[in-house]
Amino acid sequence: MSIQTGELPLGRLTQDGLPRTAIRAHELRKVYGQGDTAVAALDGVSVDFGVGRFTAIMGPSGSGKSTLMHCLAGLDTPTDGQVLLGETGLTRLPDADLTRIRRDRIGFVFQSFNLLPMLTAKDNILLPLELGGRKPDQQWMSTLVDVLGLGDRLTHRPSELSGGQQQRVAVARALVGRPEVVFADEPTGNLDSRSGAEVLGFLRRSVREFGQTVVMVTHDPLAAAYADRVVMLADGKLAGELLEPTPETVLDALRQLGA
Ligand SMILES: Nc1ncnc2c1ncn2[C@@H]1O[C@H](COP(=O)(O)OP(=O)(O)OP(=O)(O)O)[C@@H](O)[C@H]1O
Repeated sequence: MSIQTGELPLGRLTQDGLPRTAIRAHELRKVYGQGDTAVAALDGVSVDFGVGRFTAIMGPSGSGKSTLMHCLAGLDTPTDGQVLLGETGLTRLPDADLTRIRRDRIGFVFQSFNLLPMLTAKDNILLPLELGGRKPDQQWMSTLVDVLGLGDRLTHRPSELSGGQQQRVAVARALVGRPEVVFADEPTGNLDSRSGAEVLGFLRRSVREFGQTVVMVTHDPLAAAYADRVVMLADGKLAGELLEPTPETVLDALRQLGA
């Protein structure tokens, strides 16, 4: 069954029929430390993430996945290079502007849910909009609540919800403002396989049916196989990509990188 949501937030193609880019990294470098102890966590990474696409970032431990995601999301500042969110360059913006962009134009789903314990599920979902002084689109909110099966949980606090339910609240919070990009950082890392599959299935559905752009960091080939594309990192550099990945092709690619 497909859900009627009106217009997609952004078309996938430009007027010229080219794929649109939601967010782009250009020659990103991030060096931690100095002198002999300096580590290049990112060593010249250029990569585009298309509008309405679900991309997974994978690679061996220490390959730079979290650093790349943090730089893309304006949570960390690269040493060199640029990040463009739509037309907006993030790398030289003052902190206050970055905070606003993270709140209004980016959604986040974290491994540890990051819900506020004193707020109900509903208030957690609406918090980013409230902080930004924006009114929720009631129809979109009820679609999300329906699809995520949260209808009878909205008045509960996080401590009264299972891990899977908490993560579904976090997904609703990330999507309710129709952000340009949702970043998911190991979103199934704290979930059992059934709840994890539900969350991944919903992220994929948000891309296919609602035109959402999702970028997810994961270690799990099963999780990565929900994406349209897998971008591989090794030693802070791009090390290839897979389109229409399956758990087997992802596992093979990781083995070739020595993960
Ligand atoms: N704050 C920091 N200070 C110093 N070095 C850091 C810091 N953060 C990351 N690094 C180093 O940068 C490199 C990339 O780290 P990053 O966390 O981005 O990798 P990752 O692929 O996400 O790893 P994992 O899969 O283990 O989470 C590693 O060598 C790491 O030790």
